[in-house]
Amino acid sequence: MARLLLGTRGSALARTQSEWVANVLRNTFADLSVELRIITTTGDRVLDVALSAVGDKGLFVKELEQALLAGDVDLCVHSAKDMPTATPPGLMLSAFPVREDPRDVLVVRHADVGTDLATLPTGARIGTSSLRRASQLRYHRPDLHLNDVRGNVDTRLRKLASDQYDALILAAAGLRRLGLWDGTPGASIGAALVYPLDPSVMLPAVAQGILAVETRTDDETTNRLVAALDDSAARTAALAERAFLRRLEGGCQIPVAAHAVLTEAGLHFRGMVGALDGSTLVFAEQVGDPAQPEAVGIAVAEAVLAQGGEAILAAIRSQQEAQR
Ligand SMILES: NCc1[nH]cc(CCC(=O)O)c1CC(=O)O
Repeated sequence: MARLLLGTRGSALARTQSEWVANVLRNTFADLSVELRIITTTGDRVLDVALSAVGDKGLFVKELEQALLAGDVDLCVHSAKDMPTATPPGLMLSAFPVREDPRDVLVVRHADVGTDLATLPTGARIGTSSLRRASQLRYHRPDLHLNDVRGNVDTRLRKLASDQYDALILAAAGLRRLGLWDGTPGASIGAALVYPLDPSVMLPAVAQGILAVETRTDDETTNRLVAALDDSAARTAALAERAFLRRLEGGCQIPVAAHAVLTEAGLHFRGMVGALDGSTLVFAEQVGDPAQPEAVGIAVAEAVLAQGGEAILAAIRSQQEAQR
């Protein structure tokens, strides 16, 4: 009987996602045993600093990849949006399971706070640590007070309940996977209420709602098994959105967002780069060939750069350089 060791972070969300993947494998292969191994990452340890200040996305990933390369585990399950766009030599993203709701949600502290960005009270205090969310919030509502919020989903909701914020912006996928939200607009979590944000108002993070299963490239046995998890629509979106990000980032923390959807007409891709202060958001949109997802992502990235994205990125680079 084959046995797989699955490496995961220890947060409730990471364990829930990993348990879901393990169960799909167990249900697909009757005599397969899948066991979880919890691995603590730097991102889990450094909780007192803004994420954008501690370093790059690798924070939640590096220790998992080391365990994989060392042969301590056979596969790792990540939130694809936390993954750097470069995968280390010897490793591959071997499966992208079916996508959960890609949207962000507004979680308000109580019913009087509002139901969307437009109805939030003047000067409301919003918890978010994401440059992408901050840029789009500032564009729509320059009056809002944005405050950093770190920690896992439970911690963030506790800080909201204790009146440190009037509202949070969170990923719908995290709440759905944790069983905290059923997708109904206005559903409650304790006294708090959850309202989905339309992607036209808050374009999601690259690969938001998608899981990435990572394995060793040469591990044919595991790769054959995890292929059963792959969803072609999720894979197409993940490859397109990650190619978009790869073309733009250049080692900088930037407000960037993207959403790719398969439609009858083709792969509909919308991408954005925003100024840190929300003064400008540059969007581009294309319908491309779903068989060439990375080409679609790159083409939209180039359109964003040409239409003002390049100037935004240059300003961010010189600002971040000055801080070093
Ligand atoms: N940044 C942390 C993170 N990484 C993945 C998710 C949610 C699940 C997902 O997007 O797949 C979250 C929480 C959040 O942004 O609210």
